[in-house]
Amino acid sequence: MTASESSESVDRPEPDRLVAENVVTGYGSSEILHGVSVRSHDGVTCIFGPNGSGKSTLIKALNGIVPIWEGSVQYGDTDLTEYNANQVVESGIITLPQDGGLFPNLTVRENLEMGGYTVSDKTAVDDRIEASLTAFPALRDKLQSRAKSLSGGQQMMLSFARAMVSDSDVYLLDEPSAGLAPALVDNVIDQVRTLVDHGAQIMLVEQNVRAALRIADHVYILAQGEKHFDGPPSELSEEDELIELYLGLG
Ligand SMILES: Nc1ncnc2c1ncn2[C@@H]1O[C@H](COP(=O)(O)OP(=O)(O)OP(=O)(O)O)[C@@H](O)[C@H]1O
Repeated sequence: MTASESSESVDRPEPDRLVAENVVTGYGSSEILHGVSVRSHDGVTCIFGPNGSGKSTLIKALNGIVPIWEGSVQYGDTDLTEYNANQVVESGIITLPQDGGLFPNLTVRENLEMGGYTVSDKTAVDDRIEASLTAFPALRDKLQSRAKSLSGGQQMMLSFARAMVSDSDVYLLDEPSAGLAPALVDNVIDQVRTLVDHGAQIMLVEQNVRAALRIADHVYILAQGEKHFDGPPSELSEEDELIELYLGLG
């Protein structure tokens, strides 16, 4: 066997995908998603759409916060359809809370350690903390500082670094840049990119469509609880009507 044949035969396995098929869900008697199918792609999968179109509800269906009425959610070989939020986390799907979800009175290091709480191997957690500090080096000098003493931008960085400690393959982000100053929006986008560079698949709900499109590998557009676009950003740029109607970029 030649060297090139052998390198072809040891291709890395396909990463597991988070796959939602025909998901119907809502709140009480009000149906919000009417059969939505999405999946995590390599890199960043953006979910766009107008206010109230069901983007957050979709994230909540994927992470087990709202029950799925019909349809299914699968992660690799694991059927998550009936899973609650804890079980989804344990199966390796991490949601970054919009407010960062930090423990303000714990130190930066302790917050990072919390990222590995589902991992019993302490050495593995230490290795991951080290890797997250390499990815977000500004945190290294702050390890003993309390999270609440960090600037807004540093706190956001810490929540991304902590997510990285969990070493998950799929991260769900619901408007991570909401309420941030424009300069920090770019930071968030850079930090999403950092997670991707470490092999993660990201599903990102983002109102800052222009900023998110810079890192999008796949785009879904939701409107009134239904999927109106499913494709790469290059195809989206040809959809003038969708862009004007739903994304305000016209
Ligand atoms: N906890 C809830 N109880 C009842 N209805 C809800 C609840 N959360 C959201 N809704 C309704 O579900 C619909 C979709 O809301 P959702 O937050 O999923 O949309 P969105 O696309 O994320 O909107 P936005 O961009 O404004 O965050 C809206 O009509 C909203 O009022």
